[in-house]
Amino acid sequence: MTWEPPHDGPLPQHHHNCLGCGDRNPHGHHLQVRLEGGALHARHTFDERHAGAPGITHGGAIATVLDDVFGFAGYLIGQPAVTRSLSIDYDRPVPVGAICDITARLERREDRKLFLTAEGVDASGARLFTARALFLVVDLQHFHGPRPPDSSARSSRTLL
Ligand SMILES: CCCCCCCC/C=C\CCCCCCCC(=O)SCCNC(=O)CCNC(=O)[C@H](O)C(C)(C)COP(=O)(O)OP(=O)(O)OC[C@H]1O[C@@H](n2cnc3c(N)ncnc32)[C@H](O)[C@@H]1OP(=O)(O)O
Repeated sequence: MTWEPPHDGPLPQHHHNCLGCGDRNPHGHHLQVRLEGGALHARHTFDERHAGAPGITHGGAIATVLDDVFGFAGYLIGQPAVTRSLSIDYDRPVPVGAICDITARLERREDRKLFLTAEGVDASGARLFTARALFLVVDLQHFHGPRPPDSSARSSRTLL
């Protein structure tokens, strides 16, 4: 079966409980990621739960969101891929409550290796952070490791 790259528009969440994009994770970011012209886009507003210093978004929360947006690269190639390496430059503080537009791109693929870049800007277009990631394509068996006894965290309607 050949993989048809998706058209521009919203992409499916990874799974319902995903910390980045799952719609049923009460602690999640509920990201909605779109494909636009070959790039992955997410508009996100961090809130008080994501603060580090007062009023400023925690760098770890930003890393979570970036990791998850990068994780949508799987939809570009029709194969799941996981983070091997993630590197972030934090250019400016990200205020809690401010709109943040994130764009990620698959720069190149070498066999299993996906080299990705991303940028986050504020509503005025000022750069907030940039990131690079190496994702590695895995087969579905990768996700069939040990599971908690409560399998309700898994969905019967998504890939994983
Ligand atoms: C049918 C349609 C399908 C569409 C589906 C799309 C959606 C699917 C839904 C959902 C899935 C995605 C969900 C994303 C969620 C957000 C992202 C996350 O949170 S992911 C979780 C965090 N990450 C992990 O848990 C990984 C933990 N690590 C591992 O499991 C392994 O380390 C793994 C699999 C990543 C790699 O292990 P190895 O043993 O296979 O590979 P090695 O040997 O380490 O490296 C392979 C190659 O990469 C190079 N490499 C490694 N590190 C490098 C680096 N830092 N820089 C450059 N190259 C590096 C190596 O030198 C090697 O290269 P050489 O093949 O020899 O050419």
